[in-house]
Amino acid sequence: MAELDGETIYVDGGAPGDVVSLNMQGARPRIVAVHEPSPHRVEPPCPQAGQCGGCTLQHVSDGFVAEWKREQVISALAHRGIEAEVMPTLTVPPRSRRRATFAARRSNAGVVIGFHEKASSHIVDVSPCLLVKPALIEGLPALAQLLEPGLTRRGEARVSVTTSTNGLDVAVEMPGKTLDRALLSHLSEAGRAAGLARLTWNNEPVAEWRPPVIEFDGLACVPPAGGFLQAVAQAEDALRARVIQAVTSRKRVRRVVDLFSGCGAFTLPLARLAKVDAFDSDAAAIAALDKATRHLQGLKPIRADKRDLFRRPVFAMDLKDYDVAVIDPPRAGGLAQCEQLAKSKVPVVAGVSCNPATFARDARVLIDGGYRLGAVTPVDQFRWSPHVELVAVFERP
Ligand SMILES: C[S@@+](CC[C@H](N)C(=O)[O-])C[C@H]1O[C@@H](n2cnc3c(N)ncnc32)[C@H](O)[C@@H]1O
Repeated sequence: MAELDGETIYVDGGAPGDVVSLNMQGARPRIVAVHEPSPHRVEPPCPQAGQCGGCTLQHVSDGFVAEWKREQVISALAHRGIEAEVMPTLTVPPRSRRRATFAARRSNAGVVIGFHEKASSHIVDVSPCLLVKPALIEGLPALAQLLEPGLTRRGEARVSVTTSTNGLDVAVEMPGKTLDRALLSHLSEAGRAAGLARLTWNNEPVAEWRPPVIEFDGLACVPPAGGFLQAVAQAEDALRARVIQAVTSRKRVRRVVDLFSGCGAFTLPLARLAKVDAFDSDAAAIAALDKATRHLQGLKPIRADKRDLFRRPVFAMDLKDYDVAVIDPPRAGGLAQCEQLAKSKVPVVAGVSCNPATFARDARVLIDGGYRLGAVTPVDQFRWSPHVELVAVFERP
């Protein structure tokens, strides 16, 4: 953010209080010299920070980013006329991201795999990387070899890699390259040699050598290849702890509804405490949750249903038997579902969000429907990026 002739403008790599020279040619202003640095400026901890597009906020202190993210939440709420207690931001540690999507391309020098350079399609090598778990980076050389016969010089592959308890779970999307017999045979051999847990190519299974298990608070689940998973286990733990607390702080909770459940990061642990009905539009996530449920012991009954909650929210009259609702929609928010919750009598709604703007919009609907918003906790799951997640609990007085 910078001030130009009394106007505030946003500049990549700037920090409040910087005195800079800008190049105003091109689509976006660019800093060409920092004359007086902002007090929030720090030396970027990663040597690739100026080049790699994986992080955009390494040039400012962790404390500044945490407070800036908290202010994003406060201002999104204020925009909807909501005043709430917003707690300090919980920031995940470096090297904690368990899932990352890399770009891969064939070049004259072999396969390059990494993150895109800032504002460019050029791919930069990401080792060392302070963002993701070391196992992800350590696996890249073997992945580069494995990918080579499937890559073309023109196209670029998106390679989503997740660390599971049984090794890396890899989903490759390479437009224009189908999984023919020769490629399948190469990938099967190379994937086994690399010790992968699972490999898919353009959503087609290559092989599952070992189930790529993820534990949700100790409860095992095999998420669908490339399906939604909270990017950092510590962030998921923080979000889930608040959701669980919303249940345990009540005297008696018999039934919980988990709206936008994914494959059960909240559903499974909640089922230690109450019967849970889970809804999500992703058939593969619902199938994975269903399968996990059948293998786990000692949980209360779980019902998992595929349902598009934008078009067909769970109606207020069908919410009458629930003591707690959990809602964790995608970035677009869960407006249609919140309109039904606002008309319902569900005593407690635990809301998780990856977008403060749509959270605030939906919170307004719940508050107008009679809910009181408690403290909101921002969670910095995407360290060194502008994204912010949050969790909060609404109660009927
Ligand atoms: C932020 S994720 C949360 C998943 C889960 N609570 C977790 O923490 O792993 C949002 C979920 O919403 C689901 N989703 C997206 N659009 C949907 C829709 N229209 N109806 C129902 N679910 C939807 C996605 O499949 C995804 O699982």
